[in-house]
Amino acid sequence: MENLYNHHFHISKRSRQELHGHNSFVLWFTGLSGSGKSTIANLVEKKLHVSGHSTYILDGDNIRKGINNNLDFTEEDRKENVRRVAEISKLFVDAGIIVLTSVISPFQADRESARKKVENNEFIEIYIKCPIEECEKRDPKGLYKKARSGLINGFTGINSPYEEPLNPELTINSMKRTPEECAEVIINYLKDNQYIRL
Ligand SMILES: Nc1ncnc2c1ncn2[C@@H]1O[C@H](COP(=O)(O)OS(=O)(=O)O)[C@@H](OP(=O)(O)O)[C@H]1O
Ligand SMILES: Nc1ncnc2c1ncn2[C@@H]1O[C@H](COP(=O)(O)OP(=O)(O)O)[C@@H](O)[C@H]1O
Repeated sequence: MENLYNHHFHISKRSRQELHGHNSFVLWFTGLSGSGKSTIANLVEKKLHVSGHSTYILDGDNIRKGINNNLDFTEEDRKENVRRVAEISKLFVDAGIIVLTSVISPFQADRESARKKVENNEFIEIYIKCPIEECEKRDPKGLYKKARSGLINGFTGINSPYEEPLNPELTINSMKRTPEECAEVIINYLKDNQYIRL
């Protein structure tokens, strides 16, 4: 960090937000594989997009094929994965864009660090809660089956930990609601807390 300077540019985050016509913030989805993070983030993004909001989804699977393609699923690599997703989120918020992250982000400390990278009201942690038995029943990518048969080492919830969020802004049980209803809970939260005007 020595010999590095902070450059200040003429166009601020506020002026970029004004150009987009809305606030920018992070919707941080966390939960087990198969809990519904991507499905729900996708629906929320659609609702925001059609109502004139600039959005972007950072999805674990996609990010791991690109910028994070040197990372595995060890604890250390998961931490680095989440750190980079948090740094990218911060850039998107600075660019005036609403970012939706869909990463398991299994460790409380890493989610807390992600939160601290942006301003107080710019981080909305959304825990998509779903019992592992249900995730395993859904198994949309067949990964639980592979993990049970020993083809994947250190699979979250089976032989790699998932720490439940301690104080998320929202906990949504995806077993008790349809994906559409889950997305609606999030949109209502954003409206009720003046993040968006619809
Ligand atoms: N070992 C292991 N454990 C968990 N998940 C695995 C694993 N190997 C591959 N996958 C697939 O990678 C997706 C999770 O990547 P993430 O970047 O979200 O994980 S993490 O936050 O770094 O823990 C995850 O996506 P989701 O199912 O959308 O959560 C899986 O498709
Ligand atoms: N209420 C719900 N919310 C989200 N997904 C649900 C819900 N009920 C059933 N599902 C199904 O569960 C699976 C969730 O997969 P996905 O969204 O990829 O989860 P994740 O991104 O957390 O791994 C999908 O097949 C989806 O259709």
